[in-house]
Amino acid sequence: MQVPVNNFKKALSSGDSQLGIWASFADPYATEAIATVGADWLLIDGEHGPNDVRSILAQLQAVAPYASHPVVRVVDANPAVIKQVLDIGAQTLMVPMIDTAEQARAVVAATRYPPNGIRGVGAALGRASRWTSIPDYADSGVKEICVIVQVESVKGISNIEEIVSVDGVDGVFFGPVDLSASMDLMDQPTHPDVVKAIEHGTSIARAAGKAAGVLATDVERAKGYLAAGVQFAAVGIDILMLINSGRALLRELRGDADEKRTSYG
Ligand SMILES: O=C(O)C(=O)C[C@H](O)[C@@H](O)CO
Repeated sequence: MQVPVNNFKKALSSGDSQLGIWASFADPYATEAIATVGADWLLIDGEHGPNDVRSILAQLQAVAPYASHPVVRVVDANPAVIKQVLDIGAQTLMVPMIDTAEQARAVVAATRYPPNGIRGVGAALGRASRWTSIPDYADSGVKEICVIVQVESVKGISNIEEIVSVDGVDGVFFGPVDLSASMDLMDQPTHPDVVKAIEHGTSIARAAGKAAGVLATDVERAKGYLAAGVQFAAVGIDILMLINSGRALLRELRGDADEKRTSYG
């Protein structure tokens, strides 16, 4: 058996755009439903979604038959968590809150076996190697791993050139919600200064030959970012799509007020 080709990584390295949907329910049934929508990728959110290794595993298994590529956002850069998530067969990782090249290098090292990194060797016991059915996993499997670091602070933006030049970082994903907070613009992820910082980061990433991604749930904002060189955009969050359409329905039928709510880009 051969390691599955990481079509998301392939698309990013060939410059193709990839649209994604955020899966926040931490539930395989909901995430499988999202996988049928036709997005190029979906995000299994282990940072803000109530996920653990088992729930991430169940979602990876649920979406395996579909073309939508699962990106797993881990809770943080802890190498022990990265090891577990890789061992259950995640191929693309998104790691939040990366502010420096040193942190980015540590993330890459956690995804590589010695002597190139520090990942513990145990995939034979895991889904990653399909329990040894992929005999050369240590070599071919690692080649299919895609490392996305999240830059979402003023510090991260100021270090963007060094971060994107780290070998093994395939792409950078800008988090407008956290970045707006870091810029003292809480709840204003589409503020012009936030957009400007993300477009600046995008041009630096692309110039370094790395992919740039962003969360943009407003359609016009998403189009703006794609026109500015963003390659992979998350354009919808499942839980927000559900509650927003529920609220819109009640507004229409009952005339409920359209209250101002937190925006998520
Ligand atoms: O800062 C951001 O934007 C993100 O990282 C995405 C958020 O975490 C997402 O969960 C929406 O709030």
